[in-house]
Amino acid sequence: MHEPLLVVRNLAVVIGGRHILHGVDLDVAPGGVTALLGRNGAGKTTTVRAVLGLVPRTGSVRFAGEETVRLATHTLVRRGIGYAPEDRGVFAGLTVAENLRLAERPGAGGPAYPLVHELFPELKFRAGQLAGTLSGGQQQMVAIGRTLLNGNRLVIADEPTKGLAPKVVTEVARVLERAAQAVPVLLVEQNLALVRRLAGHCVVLADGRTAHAGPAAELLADPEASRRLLGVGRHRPDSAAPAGETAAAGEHTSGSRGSTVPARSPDGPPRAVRAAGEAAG
Ligand SMILES: Nc1ncnc2c1ncn2[C@@H]1O[C@H](COP(=O)(O)OP(=O)(O)OP(=O)(O)O)[C@@H](O)[C@H]1O
Repeated sequence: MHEPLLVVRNLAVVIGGRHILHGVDLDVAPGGVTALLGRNGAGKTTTVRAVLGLVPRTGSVRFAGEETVRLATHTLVRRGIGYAPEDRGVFAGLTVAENLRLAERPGAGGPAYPLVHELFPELKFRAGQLAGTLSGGQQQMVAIGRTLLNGNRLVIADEPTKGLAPKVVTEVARVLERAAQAVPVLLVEQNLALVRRLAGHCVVLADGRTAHAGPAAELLADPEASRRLLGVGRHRPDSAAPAGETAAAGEHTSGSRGSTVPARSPDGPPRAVRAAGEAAG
């Protein structure tokens, strides 16, 4: 791999006295898709939120050669990181066009609407539609489209296919594939068929630590390692199958195997901070 775009070392997060991350190391390649994998509760979303400064963190986060671990989220975002959060962070009461307009940042050479509309023609047709009336896949397009508006140098997408029907997963996969040709993507994903199709490298977390890093194809071709690290019961080497088809067969990372990390507190903050989703667009 060339010099990584994002280099995370010994990232630790403590929330309410609970150690959520204990030392995550993560390199994001300067091109294509890097996948962040792990069972439920392994710490993937917390890692992404820590990189973005949305939770208190220690360690080192170097982005494009600059140490950013002490930077506020808005400053970091202006350095060129787009974020599509797990809950999509779309404003239901605003139109598609208004959602996109909110994400515009001045001084980035103007918003890249031609790119966004080329990748997602539907967002152009549906410009006047309230985002709350869009399907899950269409809302995901708004979330990803927003990250591509401002010439960002890195896009972080947190489980963009979660809860989507297999056909829509295939659509989102195509979109991510094309987006990754324009900008490097850090993809949090449990759909391993999608990972096999899109990702060059992967990093696997377990219990708040990095458990593995290397070429995604290598890990997914190793049934024993896939089972141990991802809890995949069986391995289907049908890499040529469209992501949606294999996704329909249920090739997903399994749940946690009794993590020592305590469960999220019911009164904890919401997973995605809406304002940050907006700011990070
Ligand atoms: N604000 C919080 N307060 C307390 N515990 C939290 C908080 N956020 C996350 N956790 C806990 O930290 C652990 C890691 O959560 P995280 O959401 O990062 O995992 P994940 O790998 O993204 O999981 P999933 O795949 O299920 O989305 C979990 O045990 C979770 O309950």
